[in-house]
Amino acid sequence: MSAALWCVVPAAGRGTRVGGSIPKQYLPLAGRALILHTLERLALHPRIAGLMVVLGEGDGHWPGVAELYGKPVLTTIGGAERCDSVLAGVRALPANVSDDTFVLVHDAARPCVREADITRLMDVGMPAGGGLLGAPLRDTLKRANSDGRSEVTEPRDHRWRAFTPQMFRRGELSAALQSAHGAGVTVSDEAMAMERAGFAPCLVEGAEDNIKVTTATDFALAEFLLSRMK
Ligand SMILES: Nc1ccn([C@@H]2O[C@H](COP(=O)(O)OP(=O)(O)OP(=O)(O)O)[C@@H](O)[C@H]2O)c(=O)n1
Ligand SMILES: C[C@](O)(CO)[C@H](O)COP(=O)(O)O
Repeated sequence: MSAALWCVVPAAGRGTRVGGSIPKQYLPLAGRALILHTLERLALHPRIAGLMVVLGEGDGHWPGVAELYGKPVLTTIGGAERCDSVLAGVRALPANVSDDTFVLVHDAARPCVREADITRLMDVGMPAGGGLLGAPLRDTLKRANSDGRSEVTEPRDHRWRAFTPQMFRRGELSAALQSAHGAGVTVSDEAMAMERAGFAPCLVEGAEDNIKVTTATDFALAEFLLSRMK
């Protein structure tokens, strides 16, 4: 079995699209905070060494977890954008995580990720130099005009939805994120930074139930999905 990987978990968002009184990652899901479901799924993976959770400045909701299932859980402070938080997390990883070592990045807001998908990302993505979980678009794609009416049907072929985890070598990811930051480019995921740096991340198809809890209605769906995964 290959060496275990650290996972950076961006959890410094405000969850504005949920509209809750506290950041969505701390809102209850099936009886406990959303983030704890995500951290548990990651810590239970046999090839994940530890978690680096990236918190919001002054985040008083973090329950102070220091270890999960024998895996260390470290924390650092994130930034204004998700990419700033990811860069902070990658930089804060333990010194023994070399620049050539692959690291994972997985949203705290994605509690339904499957162990088998993480394993497949590792097995397929490492030989390819890095990659991400995703799924090909399966619906017709429309571009809306300012009136909310369908203006154009966009091409769907070769279009994928990007999920997390995304997995890259620590040094290459850090440099790509720093380069984008320096150029004033806000990348929406790690793969965008890597593409910008000239890499071609491997797309690894994963289950579409690896949803990102984004709006209030997503909580019920996530709860249903988790109940089916027990
Ligand atoms: N500055 C930020 C913004 C987001 N995130 C994290 O990135 C993940 C995906 O981001 P998203 O779903 O957009 O979360 P929020 O930014 O909190 O949501 P919103 O845009 O509705 O405020 C989440 O786990 C979120 O906590 C982060 O660590 N730092
Ligand atoms: C990284 C991501 O999960 C890929 O789909 C997504 O972009 C993060 O959510 P955000 O709303 O873009 O911050």
